[in-house]
Amino acid sequence: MTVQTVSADRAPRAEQAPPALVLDRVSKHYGDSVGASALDLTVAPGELVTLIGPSGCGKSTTLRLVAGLERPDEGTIRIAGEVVADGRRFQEPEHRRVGLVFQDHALFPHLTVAKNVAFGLDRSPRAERRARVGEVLELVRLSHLADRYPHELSGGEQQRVALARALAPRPAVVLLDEPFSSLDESLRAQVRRDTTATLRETGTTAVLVTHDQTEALSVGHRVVVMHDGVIEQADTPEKVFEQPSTRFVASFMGDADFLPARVHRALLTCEIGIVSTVPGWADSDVAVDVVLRPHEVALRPDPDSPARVSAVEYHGAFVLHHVRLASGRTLRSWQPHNVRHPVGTPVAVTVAAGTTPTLLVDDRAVTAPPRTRSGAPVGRSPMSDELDQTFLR
Ligand SMILES: Nc1ncnc2c1ncn2[C@@H]1O[C@H](COP(=O)(O)OP(=O)(O)OP(=O)(O)O)[C@@H](O)[C@H]1O
Repeated sequence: MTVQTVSADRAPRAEQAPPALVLDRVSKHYGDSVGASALDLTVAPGELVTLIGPSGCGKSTTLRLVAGLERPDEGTIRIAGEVVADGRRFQEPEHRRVGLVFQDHALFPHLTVAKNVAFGLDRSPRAERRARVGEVLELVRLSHLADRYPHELSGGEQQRVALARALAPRPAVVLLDEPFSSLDESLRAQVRRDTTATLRETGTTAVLVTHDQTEALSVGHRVVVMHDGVIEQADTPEKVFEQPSTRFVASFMGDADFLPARVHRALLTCEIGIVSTVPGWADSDVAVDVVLRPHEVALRPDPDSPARVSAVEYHGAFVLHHVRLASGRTLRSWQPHNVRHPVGTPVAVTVAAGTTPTLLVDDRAVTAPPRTRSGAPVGRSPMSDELDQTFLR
């Protein structure tokens, strides 16, 4: 199996061409429900963006706005440099250079594979149409099934036909709405790899909606995390996971625990002791919450520790340990599959060397010490006094 990783460095660059897609302060409300609120997003040509968030956060609304299936209340949408929706203009979906791939594939049951793929090409001359159908079917490795009907195909093959149909008219952007969720687990990974490989190979710009955090992180050049109709963070997968911009992103994208902590003279301290140094915070004294992910938390049995293992979950390659601290708060820690500390074991809890944890003030990540207008440190909380008594006397 080839594992494909993508980093920001490898995201495509196309300085000359206009962005493939621009959302500029785009909003859509349905009565009291917020579908999208002042969305700002620019997608570069060839970029693959994943859109993720909890149910009802506005992912489908965003795709529908781009496709022209909804009209924005406010804001401007541009596709390949052309305004397709603003306060005055509204281009109908069939005139937008957008390809759509849905969860249920939405193939025409009475048309063969080749005719399904040709569907969006009806304005091209016949010979050209036939050549293009052949080309995209080859791209998705389905040339040998051109004369079959959708019901004669597997789920994965149907998904590839849907992708070929979306790509055939050379759209500026392909929108994929949970394209793999109807496939069973074993097929999903393969179809996902094939689809992203095809999108990359053809330099196609794509926005892919998913519910799956791992999928969002592993296939996108960029991940857009939505919550309540707003974009909470749009960043490389590494940044979204390692430097979440809000408490919501930290907890939604992977497992995260939060402990009240304090940065005092550049030392980050919390209930488990000194976590790390915080360069640049030498003259601050600030109450924060520290975000700790289970892979950053180290454990070792220690009969003198007040912390106890409270639950153990076997996940195969790794074992998740839940640890109850003296305060009653819980941290989780991934351990290798051969390490299992039974429930009740007293354990010393530390943070793995090299960890640079995210610090939150008022649920937003901070990288510099917050200050009042007069320059005084801010954010002291009752927890700071508790920590003073415990660690900093
Ligand atoms: N046609 C509609 N009429 C009224 N409210 C709507 C309509 N479409 C969406 N909404 C509301 O807008 C909000 C965003 O919905 P949307 O379908 O975009 O979310 P989503 O993130 O795609 O959710 P899911 O992951 O469950 O598909 C929700 O509160 C939803 O109830």
